[in-house]
Amino acid sequence: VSAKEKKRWTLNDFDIGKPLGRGKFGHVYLAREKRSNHIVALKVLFKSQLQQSQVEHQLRREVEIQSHLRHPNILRLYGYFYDQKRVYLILEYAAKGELYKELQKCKYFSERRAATYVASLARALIYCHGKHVIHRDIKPENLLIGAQGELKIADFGWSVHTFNRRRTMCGTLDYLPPEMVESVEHDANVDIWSLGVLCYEFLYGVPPFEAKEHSDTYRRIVQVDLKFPPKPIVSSAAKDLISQMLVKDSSQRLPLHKLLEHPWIIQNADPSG
Ligand SMILES: Nc1ncnc(NCCc2cnc(NC(=O)Nc3cccc(C(F)(F)F)c3)s2)c1Br
Repeated sequence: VSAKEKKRWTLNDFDIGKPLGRGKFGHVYLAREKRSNHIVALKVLFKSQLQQSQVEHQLRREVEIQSHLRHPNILRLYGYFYDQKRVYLILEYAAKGELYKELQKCKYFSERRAATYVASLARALIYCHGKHVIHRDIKPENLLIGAQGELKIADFGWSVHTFNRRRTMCGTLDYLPPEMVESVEHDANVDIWSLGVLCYEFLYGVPPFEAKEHSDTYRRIVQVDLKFPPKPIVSSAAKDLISQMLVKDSSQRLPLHKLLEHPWIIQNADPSG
């Protein structure tokens, strides 16, 4: 569906198909736009829930930010519409589904698959940061897989245009860098930290600072209590990259363009992404 901003979409423009997934705020369905036969994903959100959680402004910001982003590793948000009780997001359909399910199934990824995903995420984040957009919520649940196996960052519900925005903590702490956990100023380097957490989880199947209690995860993050388990066996190049990203001082984290030149990425990432 071409994003003709003026076009007023309604539910009647779509044939609704199977449910694709269930998010916190609503369900996602496969759908086909009747005139073009274009396949999309339709996320249905209940206005009552959005009002209850006071996130309408975040949703508006997501739609605004996403309308300017065009990148092969960023899931398109073509537009939205609403009726009496619901808001509908018209999204690009990711044919191979949710990455977190794939990670649960495989337990952990090979170094080649992990490096290919990390490189494509780094390219997408370089693009976002170039437009002063920080995602701030990079985690497996927000990653989808396209028809050719390529990774797509989705759900910019937490992204911001400007820097140092406060945010209410919700969902898992695992991916938050120290500066966000300590709610101090933060900048685009927060996404580098989260990408480092993600790289660790791709290779070991669990995030690096996971703990039973919230308070323990909090302490492990702010102390950067980074340990590499003996199993599965992971190359020292991969550990070196992760150690350069999970650095407390955000200005000392490996810049994303340097990440793309790191030996582990050069040796393992599939150039096509
Ligand atoms: N196979 C698939 N192919 C395509 N999509 C799929 N699932 C949907 C992925 C999403 C993309 N973008 C999203 N955005 C939001 O959910 N935004 C959102 C929602 C509630 C509140 C808020 C806010 F108000 F808090 F910001 C923001 S969900 C699947 Br499964």
